[in-house]
Amino acid sequence: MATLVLLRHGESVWNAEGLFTGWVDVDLSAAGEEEARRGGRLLREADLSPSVVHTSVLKRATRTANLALDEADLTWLPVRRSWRLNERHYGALQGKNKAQTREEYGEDQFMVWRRSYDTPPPQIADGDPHSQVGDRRYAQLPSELMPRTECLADVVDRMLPYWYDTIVPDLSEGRTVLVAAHGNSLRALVKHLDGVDPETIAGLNIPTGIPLVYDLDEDFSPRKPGGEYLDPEAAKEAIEAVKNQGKK
Ligand SMILES: O=C(O)[C@@H](CO)OP(=O)(O)O
Repeated sequence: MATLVLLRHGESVWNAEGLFTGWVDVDLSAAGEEEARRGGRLLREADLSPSVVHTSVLKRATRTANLALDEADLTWLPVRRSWRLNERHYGALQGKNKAQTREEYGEDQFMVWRRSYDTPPPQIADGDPHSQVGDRRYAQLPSELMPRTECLADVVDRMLPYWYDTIVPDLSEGRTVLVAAHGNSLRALVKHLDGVDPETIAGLNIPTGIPLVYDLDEDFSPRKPGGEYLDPEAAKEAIEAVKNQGKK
């Protein structure tokens, strides 16, 4: 039996401003830094002591992991990072205001782009100021793997090789593993773990900064579907807030 702890980064500056973010490397807001520290305190209070940490290559996740680990006195832990844990690439919506997009295109189109399983937003142009083409951190990524937009199904496809090849081996021997990532890359992982169907996953939202704990059986399947948030009351409220983004 192993324990998997999923931690969505704390509130980012663009979360606070209501902008689609995706692969844009936006920092945490002051409130997000505090959420990350609180996430670390919750881990400590629950006596959860990970052996290894995985993060995306975006600073809102790497900084959340650092702040949480500092609070839990675990800064010595080994950390691995991968673009495969990055947020969903939001295509041409990156940098756009959610409320304005909803107003301009209507609720249905807005929700298709935001939460449908297999319809990606329009692609971002390579010369767009919010494109990541040419960013040094993706220099090793073969150009055919570099996304210009992604739907959640695309995120599942690029995240799963990392799950199987890197996270699962770390979970063996009953270890505890912390994954600090993003709303949609964690939705992709939860979809896989809980076997959620494409329609149901549209209604699943993950709050910032609250650890979600899965006890896994010998097949790395959850013993309790959906796992458990370390602060279920706060999670409930924060999930509603994520769901309602874009509604002024
Ligand atoms: O903008 C984004 O990258 C994501 C997460 O903040 O937004 P949403 O929850 O709308 O998918």
